[in-house]
Amino acid sequence: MDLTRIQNLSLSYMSSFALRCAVDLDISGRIQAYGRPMPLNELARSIPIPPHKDSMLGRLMTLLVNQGIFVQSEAGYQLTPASELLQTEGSNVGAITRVATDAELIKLWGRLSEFFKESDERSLFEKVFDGKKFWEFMKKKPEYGKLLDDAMASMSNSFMRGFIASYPHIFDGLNNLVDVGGGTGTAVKFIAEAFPRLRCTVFDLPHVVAKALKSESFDVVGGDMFEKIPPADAIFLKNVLHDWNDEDCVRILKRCKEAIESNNNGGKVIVVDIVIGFESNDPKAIETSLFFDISMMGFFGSRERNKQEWHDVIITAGYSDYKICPVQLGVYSVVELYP
Ligand SMILES: C[S@@+](CC[C@H](N)C(=O)[O-])C[C@H]1O[C@@H](n2cnc3c(N)ncnc32)[C@H](O)[C@@H]1O
Ligand SMILES: C/C=C/c1ccc(O)c(OC)c1
Repeated sequence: MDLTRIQNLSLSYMSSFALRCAVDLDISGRIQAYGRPMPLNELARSIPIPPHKDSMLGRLMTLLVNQGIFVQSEAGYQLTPASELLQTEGSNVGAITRVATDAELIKLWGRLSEFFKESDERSLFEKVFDGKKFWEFMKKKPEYGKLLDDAMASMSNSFMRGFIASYPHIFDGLNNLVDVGGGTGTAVKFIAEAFPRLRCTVFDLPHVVAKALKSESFDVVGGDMFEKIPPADAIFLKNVLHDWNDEDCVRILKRCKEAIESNNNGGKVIVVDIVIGFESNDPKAIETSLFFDISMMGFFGSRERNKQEWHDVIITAGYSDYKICPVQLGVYSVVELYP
């Protein structure tokens, strides 16, 4: 029924905040630690919550079961693959939920209609946060910076295993790689460990790399990708270009081209980002891409790009050719750019 559809969409944030509550109460950790189906009263005592709220917790669990986060049998609650991911060692995917439902950051979305009517060029983020751009805000407020870095690191953690398994030959013939906008080094750590002959560097803003993982297996360089990128055979750009409008993307891609050309070893740029229309056949993938597209619009005034939009920025930046690789990983495509 149409009314049900409107009611459902109007209340969809209940899904987000129920998940947020499960993350904060570490419900999947408690079920995992219990080691067998966990009854409600055991779950309630392990948190612990006052007994008069047990039935309320039961109702929260009913919603999460309906959403496929847990399963419920006569004997109690168990994990599903989604809540197992929340529990995978080191993956910390709850960080994604935390940043996405953050009380301060969600202020943006209540002001979207106001934003549409304004004639200036500011992003929704700048409008809501006193003219501060997203990356300035993250620099000035380290607690938010950490929230974001953790969320990005957790996505890399879940993504990189599949990437390396799907593309074991992607770095063949290359001697060194720079992960531009590589955050705290999660992706580069996977690459360096899987390809020990490849000399890897994580490159990001100085205050971000200051928090990078310390490792023997890769180098750390702070700087500004709009100024100069360290020379390399391969440049890796994961979840970076969607943060920037077309003009800025072209600038970044030109700096990348200079960085590989100065090395003169037939290098390439490897972009990992959404290509709208190329998502894997996960039934939620297209909707997830569209959620990210609106997120990028609000945070940065940028976008997720379709095939034609990628073509345009790549060719405008002066690349001679590119290819969208055959395997999609969730919403992400791998695109190779050749100078
Ligand atoms: C969305 S995060 C992606 C992080 C990482 N590539 C990943 O996939 O997890 C974008 C990164 O770009 C970095 N960044 C923003 N402006 C930058 C600049 N001017 N130069 C270098 N890095 C920058 C941010 O600090 C952030 O770590
Ligand atoms: C709440 C999500 C924030 C976010 C910010 C910048 C990004 O590039 C991004 O990529 C997945 C996510």
